[in-house]
Amino acid sequence: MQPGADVNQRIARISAHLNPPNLQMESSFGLRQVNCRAKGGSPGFKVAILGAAGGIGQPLALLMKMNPLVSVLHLYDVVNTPGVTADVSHMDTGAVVRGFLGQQQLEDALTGMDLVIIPAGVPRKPGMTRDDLFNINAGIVKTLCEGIAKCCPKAIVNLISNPVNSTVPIAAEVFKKAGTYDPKRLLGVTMLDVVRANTFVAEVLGLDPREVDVPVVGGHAGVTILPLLSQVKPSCSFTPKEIDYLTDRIQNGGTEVVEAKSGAGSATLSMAYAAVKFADACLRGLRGDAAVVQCAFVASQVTELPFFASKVHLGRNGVEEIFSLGPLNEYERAGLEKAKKELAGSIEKGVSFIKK
Ligand SMILES: NC(=O)C1=CN([C@@H]2O[C@H](COP(=O)(O)OP(=O)(O)OC[C@H]3O[C@@H](n4cnc5c(N)ncnc54)[C@H](O)[C@@H]3O)[C@@H](O)[C@H]2O)C=CC1
Ligand SMILES: O=C([O-])CC(=O)C(=O)O
Repeated sequence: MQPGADVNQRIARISAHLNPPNLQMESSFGLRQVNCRAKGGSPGFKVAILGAAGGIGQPLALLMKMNPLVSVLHLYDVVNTPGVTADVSHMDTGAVVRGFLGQQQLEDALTGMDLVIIPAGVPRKPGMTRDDLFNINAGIVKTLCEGIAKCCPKAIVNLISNPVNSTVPIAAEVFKKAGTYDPKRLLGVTMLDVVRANTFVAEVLGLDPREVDVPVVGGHAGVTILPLLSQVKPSCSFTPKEIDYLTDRIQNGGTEVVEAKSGAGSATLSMAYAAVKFADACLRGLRGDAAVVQCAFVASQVTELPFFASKVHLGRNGVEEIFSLGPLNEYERAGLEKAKKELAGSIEKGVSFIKK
C-alpha cells in the first residue's frame, strides 16, 4: 500500500460518517429528512407505548428499544414525545422509533401494532389508594382502548394504568362494545408484584432473586395481591413471622415506593423493568416459543370472578392457557377470600363505568 493511502481511506471514512448518505430520522415530527435508501431496523414485532413520555413510559421506551424482538417502536403521549423520541432514536439498536403527539396522532401510533403497552395516566401520591386514580384514569384507558379497537384490534394489550383491577374490565367492555374483544389478548400487568415478591423472598432466604419464583395471584391492589408463599421455587418453608412480613411487604410494595418518593409519584423504574420482562414474555409467546409462563390479571374461570390474576401460558394468540391456583394452605385460603371480596367491587366498578 502507498504511504498515505491508509490516511486517505481513514479521512474518507470519517467524512462518510459525518455526512451519511442515507440517514433518516425516524419520527413523525419531520425533524430531518435526508435521502434514505433503506428503512433500517430488524425483522421483529411492532410495539406501541401509550403514555411513553411519563415516569414509566421513558425507561420503558429505553428498554424496549434494546429488545431484539422489537423492529418498530411507536411512542405516543399527549406531551413531550418529540424529545423522548429524538433521544431514544439515537440508540444504535435494531428497532426503528417513531413518535406521536396528541390525540390526533393516536390512530397513526396504533395502526399495525402487534403489542400495545399502556402506562398512561396519573400515579398515586402519599395517602391515596390506587382506586383514588379511577376518576381520571378510567377515561384515559377508555379513549386509548377505543383507538386500539379501531386501529389494531388483534394487538396484544398490556395494561399498566391503575387501578388495574378496574381498568382491565373497562378495556374489556370497550372492546366488547366495538365487537373486537378477545379475552386472550387483554392482560393486566401484575408483573411488578412478582418481581417484588422474588426480591423480598430472596432476601429472606439469602438467595439470588433470579433463582426465586413466587406466584402472585388475585389482583393488583393491597389485599388483592396474594403471594402464594407455599408454592415458592426453590421449595422452602417460612416461619409464621416471615409469612406475615413477606405478605405485608409484597402487598404494600407500591405504597412503600409512593411514600419514599413523597409526592413525586410511584414506582417507575422497577415498573419499567417489570413491564419489559412481561412484554418480552408476550413477544416470545407470539413468536411461538414454548413454555412461556407469567402471572397476569386476565379474564378467567379460575375463581367465580370474571377477572383474576394467576399464572398463564403465553403463546401465538396471547393467553393460551390459564393455570389453576394449585393447593393453598389455610393462610392463603383466608387471603383469597379477602382478595375476592375487594376484587369483585373493583371489577364491577370498571364494568359499570362503560355500561352506565
Ligand atoms: N400495574 C402496575 O404494577 C403499576 C402501575 N402504575 C400506574 O401506571 C400509571 C403511570 O404511572 P407513571 O408513569 O408514574 O405516571 P406519569 O404521570 O409519570 O406518566 C403518565 C404519562 O401518561 C400520559 N398521559 C396522560 N393522559 C394520557 C392520554 N390520554 N393518552 C396518552 N398518555 C397520557 C402523561 O402525559 C404522562 O406522560 C399510573 O396510573 C400508575 O398508577 C405504576 C406502577 C406500577
Ligand atoms: O403503588 C402504586 O400506586 C403504583 C403501583 O401500582 C405499584 O407500584 O405497584
